[in-house]
Amino acid sequence: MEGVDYLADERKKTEFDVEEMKIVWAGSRHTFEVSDRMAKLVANDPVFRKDDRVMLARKDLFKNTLRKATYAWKRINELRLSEEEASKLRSFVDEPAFTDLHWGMFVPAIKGQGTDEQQKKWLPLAYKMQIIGCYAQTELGHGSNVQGLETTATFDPQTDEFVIHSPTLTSSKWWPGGLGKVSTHGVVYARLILDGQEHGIHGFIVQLRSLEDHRPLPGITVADIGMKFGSGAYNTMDNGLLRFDHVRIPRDQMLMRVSQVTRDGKIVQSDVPRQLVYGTMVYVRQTIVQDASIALSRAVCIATRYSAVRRQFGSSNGGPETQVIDYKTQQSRLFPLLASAYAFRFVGEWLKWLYTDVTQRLQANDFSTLPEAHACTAGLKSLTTSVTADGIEESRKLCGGHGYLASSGLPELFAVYVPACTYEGDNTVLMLQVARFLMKTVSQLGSGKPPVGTISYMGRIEQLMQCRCAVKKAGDWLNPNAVLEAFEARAARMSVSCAQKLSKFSNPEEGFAELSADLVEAAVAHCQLIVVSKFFEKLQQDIPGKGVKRQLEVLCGVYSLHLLHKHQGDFLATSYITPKQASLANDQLRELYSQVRPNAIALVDAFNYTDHYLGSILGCYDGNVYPKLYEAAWRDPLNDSVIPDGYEQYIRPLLKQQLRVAKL
Ligand SMILES: CCCCCCCCCCCCCCCCCCCCC/C=C/C(=O)SCCNC(=O)CCNC(=O)[C@H](O)C(C)(C)COP(=O)(O)OP(=O)(O)OC[C@H]1O[C@@H](n2cnc3c(N)ncnc32)[C@H](O)[C@@H]1OP(=O)(O)O
Ligand SMILES: Cc1cc2nc3c(=O)[nH]c(=O)nc-3n(C[C@H](O)[C@H](O)[C@H](O)COP(=O)(O)OP(=O)(O)OC[C@H]3O[C@@H](n4cnc5c(N)ncnc54)[C@H](O)[C@@H]3O)c2cc1C
Repeated sequence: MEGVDYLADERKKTEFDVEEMKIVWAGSRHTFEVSDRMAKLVANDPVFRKDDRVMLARKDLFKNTLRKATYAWKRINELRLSEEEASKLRSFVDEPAFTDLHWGMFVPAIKGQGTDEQQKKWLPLAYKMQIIGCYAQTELGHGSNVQGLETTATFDPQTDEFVIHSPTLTSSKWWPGGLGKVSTHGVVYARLILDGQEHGIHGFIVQLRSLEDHRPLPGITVADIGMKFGSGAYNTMDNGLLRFDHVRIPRDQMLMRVSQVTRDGKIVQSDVPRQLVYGTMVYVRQTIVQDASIALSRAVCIATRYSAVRRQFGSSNGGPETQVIDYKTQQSRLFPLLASAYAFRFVGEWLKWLYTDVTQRLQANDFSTLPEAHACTAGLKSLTTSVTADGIEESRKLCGGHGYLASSGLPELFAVYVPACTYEGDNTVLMLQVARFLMKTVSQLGSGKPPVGTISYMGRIEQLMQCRCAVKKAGDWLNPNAVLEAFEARAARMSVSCAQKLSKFSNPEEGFAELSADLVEAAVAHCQLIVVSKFFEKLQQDIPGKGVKRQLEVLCGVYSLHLLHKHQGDFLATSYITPKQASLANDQLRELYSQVRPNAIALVDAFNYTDHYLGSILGCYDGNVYPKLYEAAWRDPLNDSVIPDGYEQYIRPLLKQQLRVAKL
């Protein structure tokens, strides 16, 4: 039955202009056009096939990734793709590769922390991929605690060189992507030692492998760290280990935008704050927030389409059973994830703007917004990746048994995605950074320095500590001001409560450690407020297209009210709402689910994902799930023969033995 759209009836129910929603989702008509073109380019090229990935052994998998990455690079050059087009192409290839770290961390580290001269020397080589780089920060013994790294870079004034050394086993670099088998160079983070004195952690460009024969250079030990979680998944990446035995590099290979080491071994600090050594992480965390909406929307697209296809129970007079998407329980698990995907898309868009703004300011030596940019990128990275990882797993469960099949696409998506909760900063560690920022803000209230940006609500602290929710009926929860005030009051009260408890400790660091679980909850409340408020800000923009804005209003309501329902303990405990008002919020939420229901399929169609990109039989556009599952089963290598390998050796003797036992 080729060409039949099994979801056509669902698509007929749509109450808004899907083509216009595609533009909103993409960010602009231009971005939509680029994205659509690159998605089709990848989907129509057999080299980018990925349905066999989970079956491949590690060596074949890795070689396959090398082949795809090299071919992608060839196509990028042949077609003279812009950076934007190349980056979209890479995301539709949908396979973690060494190129991610080269373009996503090595190049940005040199751009952000290198002097003009260093950029001039290294960037052209990196842009042409004549050198391939990685970001070698984490060690076997230390990841979160960057100041605890043990690798040393000792200046030798005799030769004008740094000596890079791994003094202990735990100082071995461990995890850097692209390092294990591919990178020729790395930005290596190490403790700077000048004349026996330590001067903190700095980045150094170190050549690791020969550009002639790819062998490790003298003094360097390098290898892959081994198989990771899941089949296929992140095993396409060569995360590596690296040890240095007194490796010498020229002095001008220390990245010197933040601090310089002079010929006579003295350190000179520039005006740039030392935190800029962490700048690459701020950049990548911001991209991770944008990627969260992509990963979550993929999972939700699969679960939504399948929930409309799948029927269980409720048949009367031999008629069709109920579509599982019509069960309120299914809706209450699925629609908040759909709304979260849209919410993360818009907060990601805003965060990109914030990052661009802070970068421009840094170039003009204005460092004032750096702490807020750090708090926002750290907090939103933590929040969005945690929700997305959990959301992918929930989507798998929403698809019942078939969600557990590799061909649903969900197991691999989860396995690839879940390390995002750990890399670029463990999510708890990052929330604690947000909590520090919040406690600092509260302690400075009344100092005459009004809080700005995402923290400006703290400037109305007296009002937010006293106000009470005015909601009287369920529909009042549709008022953006009511919702915003609720989230502001909750976040402000949780922060103030933590600050009050902290003030009782004579040693603030001890207090911070003791209260850290409460502090993380306050930080989560602050980050959820940012997402909710950026969704409302998006709705204030001019949004064309029949019914598009209306749908987004419904999704914004679902996003904020499901959070209010889920965290009602916070809202009640801080005495902003009453139990009755919490119950009214839940009534309104149920009503909103009914409004999402007819538009659910169209809302996931608006992501504009090709079947190739989704990589899921359950999520295919035409909804023709069962014949495809049946065909896919027959393609499994186990079904190559009727009698399995091993029958003669194991099954037959076993059966024979059973027969003998039976005869006795
Ligand atoms: C296949 C085809 C390919 C074809 C090619 C096509 C090419 C196209 C382009 C492709 C592009 C691809 C893009 C891909 C994207 C990249 C993918 C990423 C994959 C992921 C890889 C993972 C990498 C990593 O994980 S790297 C390692 C990350 N490590 C961490 O995150 C460590 C976490 N720890 C920390 O950040 C810190 O140590 C911290 C903050 C926890 C504590 O530090 P501290 O010094 O001890 O800090 P503290 O005393 O608390 O703070 C001091 C002070 O500094 C402030 N601070 C801290 N951090 C920052 C910061 N980052 N920025 C600014 N300020 C910061 C902090 O607030 C304190 O301030 P004050 O309170 O004012 O003193
Ligand atoms: C797939 C993947 C790719 C990676 N790629 C790279 C790369 O390219 N380059 C690179 O340099 N690194 C890379 N990493 C390393 C990554 O950045 C670190 O693993 C990450 O920063 C977490 O650090 P950790 O492993 O030391 O965790 P730990 O800090 O050891 O965390 C263990 C536990 O301790 C808790 N914990 C730690 N500190 C605190 C605290 N202060 N308070 C409360 N709880 C705490 C954490 O919440 C966690 O539960 C990668 C990691 C993965 C998984």
